[in-house]
Amino acid sequence: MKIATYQMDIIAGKPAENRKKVLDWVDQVLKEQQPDVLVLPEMWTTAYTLPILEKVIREDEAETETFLKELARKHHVNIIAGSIAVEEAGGIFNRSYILNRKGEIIYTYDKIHLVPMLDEHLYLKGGNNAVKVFEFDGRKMGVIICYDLRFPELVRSLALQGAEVVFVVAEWPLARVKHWEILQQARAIENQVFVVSCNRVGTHDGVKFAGRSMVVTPWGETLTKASQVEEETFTVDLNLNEVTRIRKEVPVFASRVPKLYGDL
Ligand SMILES: NC(=O)CCC(=O)C(=O)O
Repeated sequence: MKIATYQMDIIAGKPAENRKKVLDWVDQVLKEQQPDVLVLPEMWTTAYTLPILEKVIREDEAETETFLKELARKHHVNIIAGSIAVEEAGGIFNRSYILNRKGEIIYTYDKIHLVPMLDEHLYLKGGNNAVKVFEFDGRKMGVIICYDLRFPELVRSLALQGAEVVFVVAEWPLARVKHWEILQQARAIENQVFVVSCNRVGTHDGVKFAGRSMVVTPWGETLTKASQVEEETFTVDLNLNEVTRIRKEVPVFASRVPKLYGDL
């Protein structure tokens, strides 16, 4: 499965300009290769413009959903559409959209864990639905958003549901880049899944973002690690059969004793 990731800088509060950036990126990528999956970062239409988010997304309405559907259908490609701020009764959710090659939204995930360090609870609502796997071309995968990476239960749940790849879409700050890299390796090794991340670069409101989008194998090896400061694209071809091979070699799932894990 060929996966193309766009580690982009995001223009704050300008959804139309960010859609144009993504369009140009897709044109460029597709000139050179035919990926099966495209991946974008967290809040890629608006960035973390939390205090004015409501106004920005109201003005933009449903433009991004239509844009993504057309993109997937036109290029016959699956999309992990990072995440987008969406207003619904009750507040604004940080929502990841997953589209198949026909341009159908096959899954959405609302970021469950709000980030105290960014005061997210003042502006956003945490998701209320359990994480679920979805399928691209018959293979099971999952998606989580940024701070969710710190909660091992989430990726374990996806792995137990059969996920072979877990995508992490993010706006992870440079101040905690070590955590970002190590946690991706940990989630990959402990769950024997591929972890594919897409972080942003650039600065917003004085916060510098880490970049360092990665692909980690179920053995914990880093296949690709993007730069810290530059916009970057990488394409990797994953051999998903590695998951089964590694789970046979180190049969962690067969060794689990959940009845002794308390409330987990
Ligand atoms: N956007 C985020 O979720 C940032 C998470 C973060 O800063 C951290 O976990 O550290």
